[in-house]
Amino acid sequence: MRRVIAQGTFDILHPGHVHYLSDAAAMGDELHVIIARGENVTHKPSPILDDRQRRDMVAALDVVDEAHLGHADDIFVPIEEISPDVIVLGYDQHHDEDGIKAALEARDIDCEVARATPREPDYDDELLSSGRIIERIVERRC
Ligand SMILES: Cc1cc2nc3c(=O)[nH]c(=O)nc-3n(C[C@H](O)[C@H](O)[C@H](O)COP(=O)(O)O)c2cc1C
Ligand SMILES: Nc1ncnc2c1ncn2[C@@H]1O[C@H](COP(=O)(O)OP(=O)(O)OP(=O)(O)O)[C@@H](O)[C@H]1O
Repeated sequence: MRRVIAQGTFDILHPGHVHYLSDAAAMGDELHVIIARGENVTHKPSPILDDRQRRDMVAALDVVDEAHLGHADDIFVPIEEISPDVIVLGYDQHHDEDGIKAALEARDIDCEVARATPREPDYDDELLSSGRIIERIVERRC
């Protein structure tokens, strides 16, 4: 049984998220997804949706076995609990693969780190970004 971890904010789901999670699921047998706590999302505007709502929507996807709320202070706590064989980073996530590998080794966690592939829009107006969907809502409804 090869356990895989994917993670992210997942504020307002779109086909790019489904692609990332399907890619991650294909790298093993059981996909666990860690949902970033809103308070820890500091590299872009805070998510619109509550932590629990984002977790529940990700959990409802067929490719996902379990969705977990992330830890507030230490990202390695859920990883130790899940004990994955591979952590799959998103194609555009800023995390440094070597830095994560070193931190895993320092904690005696034996786990690979891989990267998912990107998905391009299938048609001109397909929105593959939660931020772009929110901008569209503001443009059209405000
Ligand atoms: C291996 C790994 C584990 C993570 N675990 C947590 C966590 O437990 N709690 C949390 O708030 N964020 C955690 N994060 C951070 C977020 O999931 C995410 O990487 C960050 O907010 C960027 O999200 P985005 O790709 O949706 O912009 C983790 C990140 C990585 C790479
Ligand atoms: N088009 C896409 N193709 C592949 N992966 C994607 C795509 N869009 C998002 N992802 C992945 O989904 C995960 C969660 O993404 P995130 O929640 O940051 O969504 P986002 O739509 O990119 O957000 P924002 O628009 O606010 O930057 C990340 O690992 C990201 O790489």
